[in-house]
Amino acid sequence: MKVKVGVNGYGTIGKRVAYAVSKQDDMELIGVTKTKPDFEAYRAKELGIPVYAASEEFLPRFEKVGFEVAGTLDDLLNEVDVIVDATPGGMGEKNKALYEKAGVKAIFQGGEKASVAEVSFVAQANYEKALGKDYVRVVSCNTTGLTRTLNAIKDYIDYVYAVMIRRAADPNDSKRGPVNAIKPSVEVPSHHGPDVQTVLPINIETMAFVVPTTLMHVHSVMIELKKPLEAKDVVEIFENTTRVLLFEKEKGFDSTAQLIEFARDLHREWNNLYEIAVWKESISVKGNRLFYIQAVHQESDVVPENVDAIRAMFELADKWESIKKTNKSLGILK
Ligand SMILES: NC(=O)C1=CN([C@@H]2O[C@H](COP(=O)(O)OP(=O)(O)OC[C@H]3O[C@@H](n4cnc5c(N)ncnc54)[C@H](OP(=O)(O)O)[C@@H]3O)[C@@H](O)[C@H]2O)C=CC1
Ligand SMILES: O=C(OP(=O)(O)O)[C@H](O)COP(=O)(O)O
Repeated sequence: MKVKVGVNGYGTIGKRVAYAVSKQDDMELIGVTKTKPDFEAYRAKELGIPVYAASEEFLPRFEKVGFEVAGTLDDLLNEVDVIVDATPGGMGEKNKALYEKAGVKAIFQGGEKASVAEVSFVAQANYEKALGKDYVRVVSCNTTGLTRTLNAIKDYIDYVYAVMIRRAADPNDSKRGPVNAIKPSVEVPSHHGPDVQTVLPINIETMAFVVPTTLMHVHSVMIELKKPLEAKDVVEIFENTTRVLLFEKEKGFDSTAQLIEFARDLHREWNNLYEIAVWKESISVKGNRLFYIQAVHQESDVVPENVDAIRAMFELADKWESIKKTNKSLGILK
């Protein structure tokens, strides 16, 4: 059985999830929605992806330029087993009533509140919790990044303090752009700490700042340990953790710029770096405190999570079978 998948919201995350779904042999991409017939809609059509209007109210935009849509979101919902909602943050909650009415399962993204779904999800941390569920939320890109590395060392954690240095906007976003400022989230903790706790029951406090860059987020992670751990042990644990890669400054990885260049050199689609990038030299232990620095490619780290969430919701595979399958299909290095 192939699970029939629709994507509502074909933007930064939606187009990458649609691509990833099309690479799975146990899933079929039925279509995506657009609110307008812009270049992304034409490109989807060129790729053979049926394009649906995000609602009836948007149909005149398509009719005006003679862009033939396959129907509206309601029609797409009639065709699919699951809808991946990748609309702007907060919109998924409003859309949920439509999904419930159509009787389709739904995956929401990190811009939604945890309460929108039955479970908040990061595959390697809590795949089993999503088995058979109807509504799952893939947590935000930063939360996914934190959870991947913290889950690997969770047995050693007493308390985590992490500072998120967030990119101001995605590269394609000409409305928000990089701001000429450093913008703190004055709410402490930032949403990331409580969000990690929706997946992983650990003590964690987070603070966040937006800075003028579009490439990636960077996290400065400080952990009070409850039992001894050496830096070399952490290196070994991360080396054996899926979707986490170690990068060395000594090899020229000075900044997020070289990490993105690495993804370009791999000829990754959209230079996606699905893996969380930890600077190896930053992993240090001082007494009972562990420090490390990691970078998160905000446009892509949640993409494999959406694929695994679908498998869990339809009980198509167990945790490691799904993670391995998704990794292989997307060229994830380990
Ligand atoms: N970008 C990021 O770094 C990350 C984002 N997320 C989360 O993913 C979600 C989507 O974010 P992102 O992809 O960045 O957002 P984008 O703005 O890039 O894409 C959202 C898409 O939703 C579509 N849309 C707008 N209005 C409607 C509507 N009324 N009905 C249906 N679709 C609509 C737009 O389509 P159209 O182009 O047709 O107008 C747009 O392409 C959010 O919850 C966000 O928090 C999670 C991790 C990282
Ligand atoms: O999920 C993200 O960030 P977050 O983990 O800081 O909420 C994405 O980078 C989206 O962030 P945005 O809400 O600034 O577009």
